[in-house]
Amino acid sequence: MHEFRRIVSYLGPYRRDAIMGILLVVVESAFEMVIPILMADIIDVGVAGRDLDFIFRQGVYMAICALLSLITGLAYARFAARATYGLGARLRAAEYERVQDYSFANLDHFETSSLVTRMTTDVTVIQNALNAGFRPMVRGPVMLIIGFILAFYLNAELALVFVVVAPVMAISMALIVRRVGPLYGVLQATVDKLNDVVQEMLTAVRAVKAYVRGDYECEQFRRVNQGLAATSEHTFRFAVLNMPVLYTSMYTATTLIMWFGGQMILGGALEVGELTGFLSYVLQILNSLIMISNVFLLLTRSLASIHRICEVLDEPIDLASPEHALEEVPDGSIEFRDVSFKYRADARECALEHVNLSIAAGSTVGILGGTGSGKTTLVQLIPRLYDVTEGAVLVGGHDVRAYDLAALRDAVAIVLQKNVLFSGTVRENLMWGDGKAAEEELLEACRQARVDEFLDRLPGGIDYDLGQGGVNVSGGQKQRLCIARALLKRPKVIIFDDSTSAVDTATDASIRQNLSRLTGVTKIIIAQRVGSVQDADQIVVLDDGRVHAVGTHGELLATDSIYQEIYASQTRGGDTSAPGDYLVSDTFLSSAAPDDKKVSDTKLSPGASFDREGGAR
Ligand SMILES: Nc1ncnc2c1ncn2[C@@H]1O[C@H](COP(=O)(O)OP(=O)(O)OP(=O)(O)O)[C@@H](O)[C@H]1O
Repeated sequence: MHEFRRIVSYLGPYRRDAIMGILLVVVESAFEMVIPILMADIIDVGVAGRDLDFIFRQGVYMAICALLSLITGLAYARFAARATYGLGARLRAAEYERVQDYSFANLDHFETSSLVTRMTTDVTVIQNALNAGFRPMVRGPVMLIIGFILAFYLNAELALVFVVVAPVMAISMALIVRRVGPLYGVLQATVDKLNDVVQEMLTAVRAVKAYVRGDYECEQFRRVNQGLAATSEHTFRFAVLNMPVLYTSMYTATTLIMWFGGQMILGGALEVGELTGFLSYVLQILNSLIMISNVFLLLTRSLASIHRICEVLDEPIDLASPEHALEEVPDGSIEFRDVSFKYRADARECALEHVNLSIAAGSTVGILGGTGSGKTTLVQLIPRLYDVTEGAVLVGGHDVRAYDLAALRDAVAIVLQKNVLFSGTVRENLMWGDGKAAEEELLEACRQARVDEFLDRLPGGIDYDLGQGGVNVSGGQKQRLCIARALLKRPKVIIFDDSTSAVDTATDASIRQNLSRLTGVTKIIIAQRVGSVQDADQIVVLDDGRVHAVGTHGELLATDSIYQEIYASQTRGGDTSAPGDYLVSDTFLSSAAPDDKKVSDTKLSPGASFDREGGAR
């Protein structure tokens, strides 16, 4: 109930429409309920007394009541539609805005497909429930109360029939709702599963085709689809029981009233018109009970959706700007002070342990390490995508938690491992970096990230439509566009998380050469290829969440076993791109070159690779 009230609180400006809708249904029902009384009078007074004037007058009153009931009914429909669709729109917007405030840790709590379902299907379920249930929700109780009052007013003795029938009916209905309620929860979860499968398949449809997994996916779908059909059948088998219960009660009540009413007419205690009017109320009261039971079933179904939406809205945001936050990052210096980090408080292992690092403003730092060694985790702490579990990360001499989040993230640009472009043109995507960038600035960023190499080949150039998620460009082109976008932010720190992995080695080197000209910007490069980082001022080797070694290319080649193994594996065996790396890097690298030669002569295991468990192997 608390969650229901919470959802209703999102009506906002549509509250007025909802109230108007309720009032109009009350008025509509009241007009409708007066008609049987007028009818009873026509029969008992007008027809019995052959009073044509009276019949005509009552007829006009009946027509007015019917007309007013129709008009209020129509007006209600307009207000109710505005209120329910308005509420739906506001709920979607509230969820969407809330998700914008989520930290990466918050996002880890939800599947992307689940968030999509919660913003679409779940809102639609609530919207449909309210749309279909709004009128009966108000009309049912109103008609029930007025019906009872007028039935007692017409004939209190006959109305006693209700006193017997109504409780039997109410108890039966309560039992059905109690049984069906939890089943609706299960049904909603099954719908969710089906949505998840469909969404995942559609998102990854290219991979499904590439791996010829169509049959497997169809089987998956068939399984959840049949599960949904079975759950629906099970749920509705109980839900439809309300109809026999209601109709049995209705006909029992009608039969009893006809029987007792007939006896009373024969005994002269009741008029024919009174009985006709009374029977109308019987039908209206029983109809209102049908309405109320249906509304209960509808609302029970939407409770699961309400709960899921509240989960999104009430997810506590664990990252926020502090009060009196610093608005300016003075420079691009970075320091990790005894940093440990866990993705979840209850996780057994730390993703980073006791990391101490000092990076001077304007310097270039390479980060190497095996899969899962913590490279991405480390750099994500700099723009405060996650908060440290222990220790502190300092940027520009201040703890990142002291900055305004937007100011910090404007100063620290990160090109994520999973590059994402958005629907729209190249220009629109680039302007994410700087919404006010002039044409020349956009083109300069394109030159630095070597987007210029393919930009002219795109139809329309900078105004080429990239399609959803950048499907119209290659992986390497996408990476270069993401780099250009980050450069446009003119950050003080720029982080490349393996962001040139799909770029050929010559272009990679050319991009690095361009970046090396950016003065005053701290550059952090996570890479798999030694060639991508060997010109860095310092290289950090990570192993299993710990800093294994820090030094220049030359120092590490001389002293660090893991670095030697990676280097050897890439120059001798596995990585065919290595010769290109060294050719290009020799042209603009300084101190590393002599060491390169020295070490490439040393005997290191060919094809050595690097993994999380054992470092180099
Ligand atoms: N969102 C997450 N939730 C929980 N654990 C995570 C999450 N992201 C990463 N991890 C775990 O943290 C550890 C470090 O991961 P991280 O992505 O930092 O490694 P990495 O060195 O960047 O690997 P790669 O080279 O494959 O990108 C891994 O064990 C990984 O499984």
